[in-house]
Amino acid sequence: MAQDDSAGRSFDLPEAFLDYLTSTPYSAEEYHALLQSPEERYVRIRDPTLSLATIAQRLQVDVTELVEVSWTKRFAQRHPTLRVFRIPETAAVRQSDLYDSGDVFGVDASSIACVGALDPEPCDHVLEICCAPGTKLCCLADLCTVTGVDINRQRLTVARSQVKRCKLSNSVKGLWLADGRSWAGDGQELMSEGLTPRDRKQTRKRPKVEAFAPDVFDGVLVDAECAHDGSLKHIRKFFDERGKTSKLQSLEEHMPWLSEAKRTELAQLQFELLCRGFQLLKEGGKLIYCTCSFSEAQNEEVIRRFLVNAGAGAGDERHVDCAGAEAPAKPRSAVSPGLRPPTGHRVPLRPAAQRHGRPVHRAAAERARRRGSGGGMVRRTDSSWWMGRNKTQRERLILVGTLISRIP
Ligand SMILES: C[S@@+](CC[C@H](N)C(=O)[O-])C[C@H]1O[C@@H](n2cnc3c(N)ncnc32)[C@H](O)[C@@H]1O
Repeated sequence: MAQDDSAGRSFDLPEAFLDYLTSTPYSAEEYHALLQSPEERYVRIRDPTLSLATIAQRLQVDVTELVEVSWTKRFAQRHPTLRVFRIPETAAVRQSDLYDSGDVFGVDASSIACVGALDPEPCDHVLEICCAPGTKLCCLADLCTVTGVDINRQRLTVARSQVKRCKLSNSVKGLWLADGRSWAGDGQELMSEGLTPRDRKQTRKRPKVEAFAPDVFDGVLVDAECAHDGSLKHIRKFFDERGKTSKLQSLEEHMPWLSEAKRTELAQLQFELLCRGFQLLKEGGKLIYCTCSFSEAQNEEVIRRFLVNAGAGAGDERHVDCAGAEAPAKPRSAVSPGLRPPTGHRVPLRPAAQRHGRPVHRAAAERARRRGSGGGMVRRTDSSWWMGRNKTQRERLILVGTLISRIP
């Protein structure tokens, strides 16, 4: 089984972090217990034809040490490239030929839930905003055509390497170095950078991302920048063997969102990323918003604000008209054990002219009236999902996701 180097270790949480924790559902003791829980390692096996015995042999582990993650099986049933296994720390992933061929891919199990919930069709074109270093992008590229956007060149370069390692270049239309809050097919495109003449010839066969108006993608994944307190693996890295925060400075550097002022900025960034993602979504398309933070302010509150406000700006005809949206129903103390199926819950709409109690442009209201819908609508197929397991279980919560559909 996985080596358990976290269990029993103590973590001397710094003051700034303790203060941050007050914005999450976890007390210091509970979070500390999470950090102490056994470290887990997962891989996605992309080739569905590989047997357990072959995978075990190639990763140099005993076949009994290879455990398929039960709650991701539902996604793998529909998309066989999304099989996820828990593996022991000792597994020789990088030394394996499966790694070289791109058939094995280190993941957080919960990343699969975001992709599985988006559930693209092979003919879909999906946009991932905040796509680097490419874990979910590669999952998506196994299923459909993908375009990725990220603001960090170094991370985007890693994403490009992953795409190449997995031989997915033909499914990735572009990797754009740009600000996801305002991206419109502009910025620097990294997939076509440094191509050989032969590559370039092949690239020409792929349609370029055209300069486009909104409303182009069948699906959008907004994997927003966040405080990543849900990514325990990353947090643990900042403590030394004795659990001391000798790297306190670097923890704060690495988590610039600890202070309250920065948290407000972060929530605004997340809100804007979500709004832009929604603008780029086709009618009938699906959007997943997810983070690796436990904080409600970075999840439910961003969604709540989006549902109430997004698109209601002056002159924007693509209103999200859902003034009657319910607050996410899930109380944070009742983290769901595993994914709940979409409920098909439909957000009640108000007439466009009364939207948010503000006057709206007459022409927009008239268009909305003719469509009989109060403008563009959002159907929240599930108000707020806690993806993963409750915190007492092994595959525990890391990502929170919300599925939003744009319906005509
Ligand atoms: C949680 S990580 C994304 C992980 C990635 N989706 C994956 O599955 O590998 C968040 C990413 O957001 C990016 N980011 C932060 N601000 C951004 C912005 N304004 N526009 C686009 N990307 C941004 C960061 O560079 C970082 O790579």
